Amino acid sequence: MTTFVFRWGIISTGKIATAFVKDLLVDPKTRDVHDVVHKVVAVGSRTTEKAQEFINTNAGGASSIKAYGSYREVYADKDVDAIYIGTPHTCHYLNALDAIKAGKHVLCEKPVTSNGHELRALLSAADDEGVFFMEAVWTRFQPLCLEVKKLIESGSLGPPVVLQADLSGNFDIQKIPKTHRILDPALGGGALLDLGPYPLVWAIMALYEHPDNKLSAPSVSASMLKTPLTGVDSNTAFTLTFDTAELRAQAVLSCSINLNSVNPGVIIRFERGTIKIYPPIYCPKEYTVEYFDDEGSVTKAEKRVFEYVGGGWHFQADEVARCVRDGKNQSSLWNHNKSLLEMGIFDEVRKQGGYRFPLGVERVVE
Ligand SMILES: NC(=O)C1=CN([C@@H]2O[C@H](COP(=O)(O)OP(=O)(O)OC[C@H]3O[C@@H](n4cnc5c(N)ncnc54)[C@H](OP(=O)(O)O)[C@@H]3O)[C@@H](O)[C@H]2O)C=CC1
Ligand SMILES: O=C1OC[C@@H](O)[C@H](O)[C@H]1O
Repeated sequence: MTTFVFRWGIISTGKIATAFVKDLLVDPKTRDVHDVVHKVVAVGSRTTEKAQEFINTNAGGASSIKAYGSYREVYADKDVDAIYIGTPHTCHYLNALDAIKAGKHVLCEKPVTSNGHELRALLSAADDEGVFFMEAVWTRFQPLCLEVKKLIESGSLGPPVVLQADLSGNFDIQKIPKTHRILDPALGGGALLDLGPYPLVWAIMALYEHPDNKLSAPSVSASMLKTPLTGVDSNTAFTLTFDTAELRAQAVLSCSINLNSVNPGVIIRFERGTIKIYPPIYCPKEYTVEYFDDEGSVTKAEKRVFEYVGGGWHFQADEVARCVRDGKNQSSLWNHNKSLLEMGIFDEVRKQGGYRFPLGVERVVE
């Protein structure tokens, strides 16, 4: 088998860029992946020193990786195939646009943009340039998620009725600076944009993608509780109602930045059983499934545990490489329409919750 060598340029040097690069540098053969191999060839930061420090810390100072003191130099590097963007949410649009205009394929962290208008503009630019573009919804590519999807669609549990999912994280908001990305409205702070993608990805996988739903968009009902510290949402609850001829189901979703995660983090209730997924719901390793008899009593229960090499970000990286190798402009697992659905839902939740970003933060507004 020929191995496809895929060359990444990394934008930013924060927490998630570190985790992603660590996964890229794990030899794919140790994960039993033989068709693609990842190379990090450039790192861009707002200072060259930080870029070099990142390479020293995470890649043993490899001289094969160029350290740039700007993002633009990475976009311009002819040795780079794809750009990984790990900047705060509200930077994604401009970073991705610059990368796309330089003719690079893009994997951009979640949430892909600040709003749906920005995303539509990016997708149109990606289309014009003929490049691959994907939001880094890494959960959707993980083995547990793939197996749960098959289980749901096997029909053995009957139709889904209610999905409950929460992702919370205690960011110690009374103590961190108000300029921290989780608190700063100029960086898209708050629970919804940072944590909301995860409860939502489970709802999209289990309900939106359910064959009976025929890809119909749900209606949205939402409420936000904002912290007086900076006005961003500390707690958000949103319900999605799927009401079609063949699928009638609800997703009850929530996220908080001032609590630890609830356990189980995702519960999917069907007419004839229940699936429970245990935290962390962004890279879960364990789920249980219970099957009911006609009276609703549990007749069979199974626990499934997953193990893999690496942190779990490599699954999406492999997908990007394979899609580009195969000449695709998007992944079928997390395609452009699912990101559009996500951003449409988030826009609606913010509208109902009264959360407006400061003027100028959203780069495209209509
Ligand atoms: N998939 C996942 O598991 C996770 C995804 N994320 C997503 O990744 C993004 C970044 O999160 P995280 O890594 O935690 O954030 P960090 O604050 O740790 O890092 C963000 C990096 O972005 C760069 N940057 C560019 N402009 C700014 C700015 N105005 N303010 C601050 N930093 C800036 C900086 O790198 P430099 O100085 O080198 O340019 C900085 O180190 C978010 O969109 C978040 O939603 C976050 C955590 C986990
Ligand atoms: O994507 C994420 O997953 C883990 C969280 O801790 C982090 O804040 C978020 O950005």
